[in-house]
Amino acid sequence: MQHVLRFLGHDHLLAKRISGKRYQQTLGVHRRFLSLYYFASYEIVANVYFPGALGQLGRGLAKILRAKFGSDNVIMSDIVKPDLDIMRSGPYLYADILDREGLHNIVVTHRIDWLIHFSALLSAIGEQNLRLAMKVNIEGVHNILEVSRTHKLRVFIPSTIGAFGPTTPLENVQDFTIQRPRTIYGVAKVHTELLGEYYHERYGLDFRCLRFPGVISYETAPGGGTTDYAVQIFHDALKTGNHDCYLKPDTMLPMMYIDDCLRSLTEMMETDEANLRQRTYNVAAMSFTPHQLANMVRKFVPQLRITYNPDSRQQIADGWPKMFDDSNARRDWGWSHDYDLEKMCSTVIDGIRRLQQESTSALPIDYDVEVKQALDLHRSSGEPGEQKEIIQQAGQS
Ligand SMILES: NC(=O)C1=CN([C@@H]2O[C@H](COP(=O)(O)OP(=O)(O)OC[C@H]3O[C@@H](n4cnc5c(N)ncnc54)[C@H](O)[C@@H]3O)[C@@H](O)[C@H]2O)C=CC1
Ligand SMILES: CC(=O)[C@H](N)C(=O)O
Repeated sequence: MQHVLRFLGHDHLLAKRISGKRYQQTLGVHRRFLSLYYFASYEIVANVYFPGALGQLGRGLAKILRAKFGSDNVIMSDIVKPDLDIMRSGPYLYADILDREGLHNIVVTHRIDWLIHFSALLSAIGEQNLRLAMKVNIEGVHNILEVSRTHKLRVFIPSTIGAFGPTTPLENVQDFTIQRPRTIYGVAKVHTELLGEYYHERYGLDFRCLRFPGVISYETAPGGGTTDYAVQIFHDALKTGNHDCYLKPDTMLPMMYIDDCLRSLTEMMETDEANLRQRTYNVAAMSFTPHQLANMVRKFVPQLRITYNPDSRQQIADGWPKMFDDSNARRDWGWSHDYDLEKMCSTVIDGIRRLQQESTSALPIDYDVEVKQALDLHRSSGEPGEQKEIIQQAGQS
């Protein structure tokens, strides 16, 4: 049946679960009807590989993809030691994205269809580890694109609000505008967007990319970015009632709750290629300042006090968009966010309280201290051999 559908011009991934009986039923029908028929009747099934799976976004995505495709069809990998829950939840492999042969090996051995590439050094930690950030965020992406081209994968690599810079008109940032970032993280993301689009044009690679805002989660810690305060403030509010913010009170940035972020990813990955008028889209949900966030958190935790001590992350934030225009994503593949500021705050606070009651040790409560220590410790370093230590110190809970 897979061959029949492929012959008829349909994505072979869609064909994987069509039973013999349905094959008989569908053989006689017109091609157009057949397309409608199985789009309505079958779920996409793919073997997915995603490196960088143990960061802030990866664990949640693994849960979603494993629920969709089955645990064994989703291979998580990273360069850090996973906890037991991860080991028990499905396949996990050590894989350094700087090792291209190793990536080929995984893709071939596990018959991978989709590659979702999450490995990165984020904006703040990237500035402190320049050479390493260049390796991981640029050379690593070369490896991912080459492996994806060779094996004809559908590949997703996220971009970010950090792919813009101070010369971008920052108020209502469109998909196509000036991009002159001033961090190595941003430079590498622009490089990723352009190279992925080039591979698409030149080789037909099914490259897909979303520019995410700062992502807010409570079960996983951020890995050393400029937007991390918007996670830490919740833990501080509930633990000590004091948050010391490294950004000024009026620094507005686009943000998104993790469920929306991961849903935008899966929805874009499942979109029929014909609907994608471009390869890189902005996605947006809300924008707020630290002052506005603190006020909303106080609705749920009235005792929160906030002080402001801007550090080097302020300069990065000053060059980033205040608001994203994501109308193309909404038009082309129906993107729509679910969480606004109030819903996000109430969900995060309820979630942390629930975890506290379950007295889990998985809370990333003091991660910001760990990130700061990692930044200090590795300010003048950045050799690849030191990477695992840097990554582990910078937010793995
Ligand atoms: N978290 C956010 O707010 C946003 C994230 N993104 C993008 O989403 C992706 C995932 O982000 P997060 O999960 O937040 O990042 P993270 O920093 O939490 O996790 C990155 C992971 O990459 C792994 N890694 C680093 N070097 C590696 C190597 N050489 N080989 C294999 N793995 C390696 C790390 O161990 C870590 O688990 C990144 O590309 C990031 O740029 C984009 C916009 C916002
Ligand atoms: C917005 C991002 O890409 C990330 N959270 C960072 O702050 O570096």
